[in-house]
Amino acid sequence: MKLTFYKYQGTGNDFVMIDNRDLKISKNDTKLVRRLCNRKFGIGADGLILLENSEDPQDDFKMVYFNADGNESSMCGNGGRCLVAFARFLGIVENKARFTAIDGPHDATVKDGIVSLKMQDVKDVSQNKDFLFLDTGSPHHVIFTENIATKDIKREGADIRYSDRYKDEGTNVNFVEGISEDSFSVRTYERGVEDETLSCGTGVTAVALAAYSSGKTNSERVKLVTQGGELFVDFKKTEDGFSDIWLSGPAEQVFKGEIIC
Ligand SMILES: N[C@@H](CCC[C@H](N)C(=O)O)C(=O)O
Repeated sequence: MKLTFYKYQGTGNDFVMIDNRDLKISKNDTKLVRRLCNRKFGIGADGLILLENSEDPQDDFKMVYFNADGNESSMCGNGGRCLVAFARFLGIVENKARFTAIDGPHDATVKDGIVSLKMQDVKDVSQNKDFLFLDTGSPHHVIFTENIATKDIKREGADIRYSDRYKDEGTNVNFVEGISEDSFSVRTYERGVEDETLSCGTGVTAVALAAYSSGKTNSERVKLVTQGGELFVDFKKTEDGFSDIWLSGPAEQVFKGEIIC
């Protein structure tokens, strides 16, 4: 079978996108997803996203996300932003969208090439001596440190991801360095890619909330500088956590193709 696909990237976090409204791709085909994401034997991407019809009549579409290892995973922030750009390209939405992902419903807007995605509220931020841990749709271990430019993110990230603390479920790991009062540089090791990616949307969201929780910023708008570009996270601190969390940045179509599978 010949499969039409699109390739998108959001600050260098890259995804294969498939319009699966006709359900031609099975969610259980781990081998196929892994091959399509493989950079030598397939198209190459950090993850693959199926755009499907949603069961919820309030939605414009549904997001089904897989990591490059072929497994369906938790929420992908950059992937969600790219999917909104894809839905706009397909003519499903214009400048506003609502869709359901594995962690629930999301609103999104598009303006001047910037896709903003509303994330789920976050209640629990666990603060430990050397790190913070929180779930922004996906689990994130956040370490504020120095000299992140010279770190071996793959090795240091894998040590934490496979440590006894996270056991089989694993975690994503973010290494963060302050730039100014309201901006931070971030490098992320991603679970399911098992390597550093150029950017992680749920990761920078976690970093912004972790920075606020630990008093490293007083701003409810934080700029995050990733290896692949800049993202912004806006939020409101509430009595019991964070709400109105918006992740914003560019999301672009890179190419369209056909692959035999
Ligand atoms: N790149 C993503 C995160 C994708 C999920 C992650 N790899 C996991 O399995 O937890 C993002 O932009 O949020």
